[in-house]
Amino acid sequence: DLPSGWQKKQSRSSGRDYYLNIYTKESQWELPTEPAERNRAEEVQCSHLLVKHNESRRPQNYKGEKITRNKEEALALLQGYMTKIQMGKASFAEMARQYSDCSSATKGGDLGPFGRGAMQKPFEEVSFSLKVGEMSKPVWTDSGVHIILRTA
Ligand SMILES: N=C(N)NCCC[C@H](NC(=O)[C@@H]1CCC/C1=C/[C@H](COP(=O)(O)O)NC=O)C(N)=O
Repeated sequence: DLPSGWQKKQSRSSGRDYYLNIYTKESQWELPTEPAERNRAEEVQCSHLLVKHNESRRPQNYKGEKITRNKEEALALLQGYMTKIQMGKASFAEMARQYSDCSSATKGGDLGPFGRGAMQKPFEEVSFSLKVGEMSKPVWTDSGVHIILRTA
């Protein structure tokens, strides 16, 4: 069966089967394979940069400011941050500190070590599938949209 988070879909236009990851919303034609280093570790440590939107479960940031942006605007912002990090213009921690809507921003996004069951499922699944040092694609939870960096 498929690695966690992946679902088989049928293309409306061509009728061909394709695969959709319900956590990152990415889609692909080829059968998704389990990440080689699929992590069976009991605990991982991750940092994250969270951009909330007006449908977030708590639409305010840790400074108490109300979040009014919509999902589309939140994703566009997050993609901009990802690009800056990927181009080495700023570190993940600096960007999380400056832009994350989660209180972990004060710690450069660090959430500390956590095991399964601590975080919302989409966040947990992607966190446990990352290699140490790897950054995720955008991940959607009830909190908003995140990028995750596995640090241990
Ligand atoms: N164990 C640690 N370090 N803290 C407890 C985390 C509780 C956990 N939190 C989450 O799953 C969201 C998504 C991933 C990170 C996270 C952080 C949220 C995001 O902000 P919010 O939507 O809450 O306003 N802020 C704090 O909890 C949960 N089961 O709700």
